[in-house]
Amino acid sequence: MVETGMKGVGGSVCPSPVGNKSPNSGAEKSPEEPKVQFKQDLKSVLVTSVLNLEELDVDLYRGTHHWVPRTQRLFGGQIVGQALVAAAKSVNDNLYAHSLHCYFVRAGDPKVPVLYQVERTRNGRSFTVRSVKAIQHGQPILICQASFQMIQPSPLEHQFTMPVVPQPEDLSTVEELIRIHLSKPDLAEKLRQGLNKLLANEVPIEIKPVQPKLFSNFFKAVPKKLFWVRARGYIGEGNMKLHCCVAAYVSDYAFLDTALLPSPKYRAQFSASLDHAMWFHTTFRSDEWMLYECESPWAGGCRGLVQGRLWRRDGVLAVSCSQEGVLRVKLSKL
Ligand SMILES: CC(C)(COP(=O)(O)OP(=O)(O)OC[C@H]1O[C@@H](n2cnc3c(N)ncnc32)[C@H](O)[C@@H]1OP(=O)(O)O)[C@@H](O)C(=O)NCCC(=O)NCCSC(=O)CCCC(=O)O
Repeated sequence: MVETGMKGVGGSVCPSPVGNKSPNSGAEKSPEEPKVQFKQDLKSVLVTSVLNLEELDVDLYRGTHHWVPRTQRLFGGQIVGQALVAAAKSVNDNLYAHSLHCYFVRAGDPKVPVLYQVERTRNGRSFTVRSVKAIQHGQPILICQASFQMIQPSPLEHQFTMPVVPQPEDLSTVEELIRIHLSKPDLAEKLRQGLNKLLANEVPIEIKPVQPKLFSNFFKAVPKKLFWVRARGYIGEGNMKLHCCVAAYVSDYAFLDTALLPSPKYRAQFSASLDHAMWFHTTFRSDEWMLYECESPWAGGCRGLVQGRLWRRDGVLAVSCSQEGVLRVKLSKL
């Protein structure tokens, strides 16, 4: 369960540059450590811009965009994160977000802002429920229910054990891995262009793959992947409401393609998340490395199911996530 004590919140791990067809890279590190692209002392853009909603009226907010995927439909994590910001603004300081359930019902249009309309569904004694509609062009693009609870200690406690993996300091970021590829003289031109486009992507999330088989979708793999993830920039301690909203943003990134891992001969022609659910178990910092353990127990009927766990570095299970997405695939040419 996550504190909401902030009234004014204001495949592969990396998407493939040319669909899902791409050559293998190893886990090798650059001989000379590349410089980190974003300064860590800068305030996270997620805080200063994306999740900083404008209040238009009581329970009505407007959100703007930062990073827009190549598909030119709004990033689902952004809409979920903003919806949670809007919901959390309408609950008391002693209440903590513990879960949310969303449906993405229409593609988000990056050309216009998104309105968030909050309905105060119920204020209970322990639990409080909010319903949020994200609207563009007069129609819902997302419907979200979020539930909040006051702190209620319980003797009933357990969690799975965090997988044992290398620490983030011993791994390379996606950008570093891409630069290693770009330094190869025999790299195909189309791939070089795709990699450069990926580098230009200003995603406000930093990722370090645990098994950096970047662009290696030739090989059938189990539908599981692990990567360290954190919001770019500094957010700081204490504002759990904000960390929760940032985690909502982060959790939708590089999640659904886990369902493509066992079928390397196909690449996604059309993919989009249909729904997204999250459960917040305890406090965490979204600007500190967390291990994202993703797996896909099932795919079929042009859909894939993915489940994820965000672990704190100290082995505490902080967040669980679940998502189903539409996956319309075609045979890869490579
Ligand atoms: C899910 C849908 C598309 C469902 O609507 P629908 O009218 O039932 O759509 P649909 O019939 O499934 O068509 C969708 C699309 O799939 C195409 N299609 C249909 N059949 C085939 C086929 N056999 N082969 C190839 N393509 C096919 C259709 O032409 C549609 O394309 P279009 O949307 O018109 O460009 C809709 O509700 C929607 O757009 N919802 C919003 C989904 C969304 O935007 N989610 C969040 C963004 S995805 C995300 O954030 C993940 C990011 C991952 C990351 O970057 O890591």
